[in-house]
Amino acid sequence: MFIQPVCLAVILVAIAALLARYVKIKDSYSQHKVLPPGSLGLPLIGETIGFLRAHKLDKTQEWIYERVAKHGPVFKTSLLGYPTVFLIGAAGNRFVFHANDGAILSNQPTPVVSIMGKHNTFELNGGLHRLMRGAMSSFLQPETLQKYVQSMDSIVKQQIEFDGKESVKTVMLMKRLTFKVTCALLFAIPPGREQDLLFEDFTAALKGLWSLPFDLPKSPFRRAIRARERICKFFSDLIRERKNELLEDKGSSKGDVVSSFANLRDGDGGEIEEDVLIDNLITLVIGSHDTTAILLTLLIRLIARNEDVRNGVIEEQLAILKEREGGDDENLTWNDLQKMKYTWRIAQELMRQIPPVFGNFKKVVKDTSFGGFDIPKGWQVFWLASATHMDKNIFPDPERFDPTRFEGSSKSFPPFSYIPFGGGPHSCPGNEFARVEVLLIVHHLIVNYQWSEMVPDEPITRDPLPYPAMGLPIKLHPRKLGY
Ligand code: HEM
Repeated sequence: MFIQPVCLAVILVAIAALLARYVKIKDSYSQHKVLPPGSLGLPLIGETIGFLRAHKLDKTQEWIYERVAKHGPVFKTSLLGYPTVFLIGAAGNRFVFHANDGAILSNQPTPVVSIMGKHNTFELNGGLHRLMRGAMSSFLQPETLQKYVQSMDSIVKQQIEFDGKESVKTVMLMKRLTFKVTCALLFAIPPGREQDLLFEDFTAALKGLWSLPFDLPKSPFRRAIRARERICKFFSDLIRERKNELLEDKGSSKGDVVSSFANLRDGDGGEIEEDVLIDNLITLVIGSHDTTAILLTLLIRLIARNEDVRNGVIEEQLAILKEREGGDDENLTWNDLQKMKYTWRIAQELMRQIPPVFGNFKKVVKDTSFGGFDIPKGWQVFWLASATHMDKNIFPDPERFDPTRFEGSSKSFPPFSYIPFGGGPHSCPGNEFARVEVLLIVHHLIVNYQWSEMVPDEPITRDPLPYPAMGLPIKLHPRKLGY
């Protein structure tokens, strides 16, 4: 098959641009005295292929520790076209999250920026970041969440009825469920065809986030870009609708995130550009549903596999059912959730061993240094959750699954050593939302079903998030715990 001339031209232009950048970055090395040890690998490609292959096979930890053994905890490599420094350990995490002189900023790979938009929350800094994050956070903090619990509970109950199905694919189920919760609670988008189409578009967009950024026919990247176009149109219409409602003063509109964004003003009282609003709505959808769906999937796998965990969760949820007996509340309450301490400790220990977000790139925008090594402007740094999560000096016997580690507060660990929700100004604002959602879903699942894995020893693949490779099909056996 011949490559079409247009495609060839696109590839050649992309290679030329990468080469020019490589030469520029390479030139900058000579001005720096003490670069971190390590190999930059092949020109342009660096060590990208080996790193991505290891990631897909869930062997990134091994890939990294091979280099730590050779070079020490601060080493250089080259990934996705940029020299990249790995900083292993709590001090490295702190440095990346809190570079006080503004030397390190967020840096999403090209396809992520193309699909989530250049104003997505991760890419924003300073005043605009504070403004958009503040608007989101007001919906995600415990005071607000307490008001959501009952409606979130109703959505979850409806969604896990499964229409008599004997088996389900957990990954898809959890993605749909968390998407529906986000749509209903944060965006006031009711269930129906519009929500289903939006889910399909977000699924296509997510597939493109870590694809090669070549806009070629039928490529995941092109599909994702087309999906983004439809999502943008959808949100643009929704913002206009909410603005009109606000103008007509229809009871302060829906009181959802979109209305709040539509009403947002900058320091001078000016409206925020629509592009900025849309990119941040997209970040909120992607940030809220995929990560939580992974945590839920892995919890369901763990409960199926580990009898002690299963019994512990059942015991706790039974006790809650008993206490609720004869009460007036049809739905679970904020108070009930505070009693699910064991169930949340299981989730915390799971995120220690398999953090849904493994780590992330950040860009170096000013020459800086760490641990005696220079890190030049134009390079990337990578923060890594698992390096401290699996450090035996912080978590003794790290391979052992032991939820009692979280019996105190997770604040009892050294700062920046337990970081499933990141750290610093871009840390996750949705951690409490995730906790509430996870506890409600686990409660209703375990009260209404027993389940077992259909594929024994199904491996984890990272794409880049860690999912069971075949979507975790499970057999469902209905029951009514405690009734
Ligand atoms: C188990 C579930 C979740 C995990 C493990 C998780 C993890 C993370 C991590 C590690 C970051 C920081 C990324 C970085 O610095 O590169 C982050 C950021 C973010 N998360 Fe979450 N998240 C979860 C759930 C949620 C939920 C439920 C929401 C919203 C309802 C949410 C919204 C966001 C947003 C908007 C950001 C960007 C914050 C910023 O740039 O200021 N996340 N999340």
